[in-house]
Amino acid sequence: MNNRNLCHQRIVSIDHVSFSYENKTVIDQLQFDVLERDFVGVIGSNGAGKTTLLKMLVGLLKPTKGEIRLFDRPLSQFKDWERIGYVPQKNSFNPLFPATVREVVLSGMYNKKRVYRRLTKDELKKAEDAMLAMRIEDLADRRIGQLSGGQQQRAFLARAIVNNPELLILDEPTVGIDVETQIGFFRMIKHMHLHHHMTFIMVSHDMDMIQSYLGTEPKQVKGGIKFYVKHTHDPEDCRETNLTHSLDQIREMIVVQ
Ligand SMILES: Nc1ncnc2c1ncn2[C@@H]1O[C@H](COP(=O)(O)OP(=O)(O)OP(=O)(O)O)[C@@H](O)[C@H]1O
Repeated sequence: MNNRNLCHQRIVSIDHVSFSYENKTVIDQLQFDVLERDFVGVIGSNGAGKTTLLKMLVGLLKPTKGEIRLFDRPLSQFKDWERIGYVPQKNSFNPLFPATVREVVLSGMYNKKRVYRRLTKDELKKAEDAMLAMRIEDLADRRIGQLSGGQQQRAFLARAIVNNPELLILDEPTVGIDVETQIGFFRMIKHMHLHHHMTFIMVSHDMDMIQSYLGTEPKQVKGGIKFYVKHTHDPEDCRETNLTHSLDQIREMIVVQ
């Protein structure tokens, strides 16, 4: 089968999108496409609208104007949320939330349609696999609020990858994490990008990391937001890789202190 065309599928299409909170326009006529296997680094000053943009991409906010398409469907008709993993900004998480790590990871299985359905054996296994990949299997029964910042971050990442998503959307994933853990984290997501063929959209304030992986020239600048992009894959090699087949490799990328 010739998969060549699959390599360059447009998986996010942002078409003249604007967003205003009441009368304050935060995003104005943004036009941007994300191709399969892009790594998009989103950089900008505080208040530039980065989180607002990600919230629109995952359907939490509706554009005031323009259209967003996910996997070639208008967002309003998009249902395949398991194809997308989202890790929101850490400070949006309430540390008193009484869930265990396993429950947090399992919650990634519930989709918007069927919130309280029973999970299958296969789904429970996927959650265990995601925890293994993130090296948090020993923390499975601990309350999420009792974990360190780096451990919480890995739990939320496990939640985001539990469905083996094609697109991972990360909002400042390394805020409040020590430098060594940050380095391990970036090594891991680069590995997922390069070897698991995932597409990433990541908001970060870490200019060094963004520029060292994505280059020093933004592909696009819009308002206060800069988009750095690395479209990395070999056009000859468009195989899909099942994340769960090589979890151990991801696991190896994580250094646990
Ligand atoms: N719910 C809201 N109601 C009104 N204004 C808001 C709301 N959420 C965000 N804003 C404003 O919209 C602007 C963009 O906010 P947003 O959180 O998207 O910025 P950001 O680029 O992610 O910033 P940061 O780097 O600080 O996370 C800011 O000026 C913010 O104050």
